[in-house]
Amino acid sequence: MIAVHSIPDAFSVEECARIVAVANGTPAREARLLRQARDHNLRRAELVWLDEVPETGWVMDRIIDLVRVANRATFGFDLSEFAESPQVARYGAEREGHFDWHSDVGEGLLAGKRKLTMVVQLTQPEAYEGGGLEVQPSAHITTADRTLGCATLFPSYLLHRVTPVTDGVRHSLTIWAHGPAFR
Ligand SMILES: O=C(O)CCC(=O)C(=O)O
Ligand SMILES: [Fe+2]
Repeated sequence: MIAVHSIPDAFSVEECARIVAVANGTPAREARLLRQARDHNLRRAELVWLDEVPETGWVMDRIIDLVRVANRATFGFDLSEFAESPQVARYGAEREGHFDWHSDVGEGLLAGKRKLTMVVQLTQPEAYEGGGLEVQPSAHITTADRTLGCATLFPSYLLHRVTPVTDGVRHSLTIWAHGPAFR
C-alpha cells in the first residue's frame, strides 16, 4: 500500500478560487479540537463547514469521485460513508496558523470511524510561506505536494501536521471517509 497518495489537478484553479471565495464569504469559526476543547498551541486556524453553505454540493460530488477512485486503486479500505462535512481551513501568518502533529482518528462517535483523510491545496504555493502539510507514514516524513488543486490522501490514523504559516495565507479543504473498524 502506498501510504500517501496524491492526485494532481483534483480541482481546477477556478474551482479552488470558488471554494475559497465561498469560505471567505461565510462567517468562520475558530478551530475546535476533540470534545470542543480549544488549544491554540495545537491548532490555530479558522474553519468553514461546507454543509452549512448553500450551492456547494458540486464540491461533495467531486470528493466522492476522487475518493472512490483513489481508494479502489491505492488503499482498498472498506469505506461506507462521508459522515462529516467537508471543512475549509484558513491558516494565516498574522497568528502563525498551524496544526501540530496529530492523528485524525479520535474518540468521538464520528472521529472514531475516520479511515481515509483527503486534503486539497486551495492556495497558490507562492502566496504563502510555511504551511507545509507533513505526513509521517514511517520514520520518514512525507511533505504533501503544495501545487494548487492537488489532493493528498492518507490513512486517517497516520500522524500529520501543518507547519506554521509565516507569510501570507493558506487555505485547504479537508474531508474524511468513514467505515467499519480495521480488522
Ligand atoms: O489543512 C491541512 O492541510 C490539514 C488539516 C488537518 O489535518 C485536519 O483538519 O485534520
Ligand atoms: Fe488532520
